[in-house]
Amino acid sequence: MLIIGIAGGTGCGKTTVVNTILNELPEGEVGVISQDSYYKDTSHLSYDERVKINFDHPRSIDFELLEKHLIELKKGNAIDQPVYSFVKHNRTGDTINTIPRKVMIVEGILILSHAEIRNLFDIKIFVHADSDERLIRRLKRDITERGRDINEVLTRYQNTLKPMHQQFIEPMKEYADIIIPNNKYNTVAVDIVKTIINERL
Ligand SMILES: Nc1ncnc2c1ncn2[C@@H]1O[C@H](COP(=O)(O)OP(=O)(O)O)[C@@H](O)[C@H]1O
Ligand SMILES: Nc1ccn([C@@H]2O[C@H](COP(=O)(O)O)[C@@H](O)[C@H]2O)c(=O)n1
Repeated sequence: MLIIGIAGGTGCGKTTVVNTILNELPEGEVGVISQDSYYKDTSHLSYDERVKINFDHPRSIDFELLEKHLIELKKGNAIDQPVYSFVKHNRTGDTINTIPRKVMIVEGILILSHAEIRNLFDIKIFVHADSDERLIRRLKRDITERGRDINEVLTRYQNTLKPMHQQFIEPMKEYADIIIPNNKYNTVAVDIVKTIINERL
């Protein structure tokens, strides 16, 4: 199994890059694990308490479960990936049965910040987009897809997202094998990643 980690700040285009790769490769050969599925279970908190969580700090992620799942997949076993709701700020209680594939892509803002998980990746990719570009994309996406308003996005950006990005995400470029500049759609870089995956397949 080839495991590819794709990191980068919110709105840099990780999900879009992954979907582009998936759309053009043989169905069923590549699997995806999203770090978002591994936000800690916060069912013991009220909605008002959950809203205040710093979702850009590594402690908000259940890295132990993510590591356990990646090790199981490497062993050839299926895992139950939790489903996360950005509207409820919590896991939904559902899971997606995820079977091991020849190539597994793990994507998320903080996946390179955790040494044990980083060491499981055969290829580490960092997707870069400038912070103003990422904020514009995040505003549009979170308002249309994640049930937020302009005030929520901007307040979270100023209070937690920006400082956490500078502390925990941007420095992870150091560990990347490939950095994809993604201020514009970067079809050349995505084609290169697809070629690497195709060779493995
Ligand atoms: N290169 C790009 N140029 C313009 N918009 C983009 C680009 N990549 C992604 N987007 C858009 O930006 C938003 C965030 O992209 P997404 O892939 O969800 O980012 P991430 O997974 O890194 O948070 C989406 O609405 C997506 O359509
Ligand atoms: N309940 C939550 C959980 C996370 N976030 C934000 O999601 C971002 C990471 O996801 P991307 O798809 O943008 O990479 C992260 O910046 C968190 O602030 C949230 O808003 N609500």
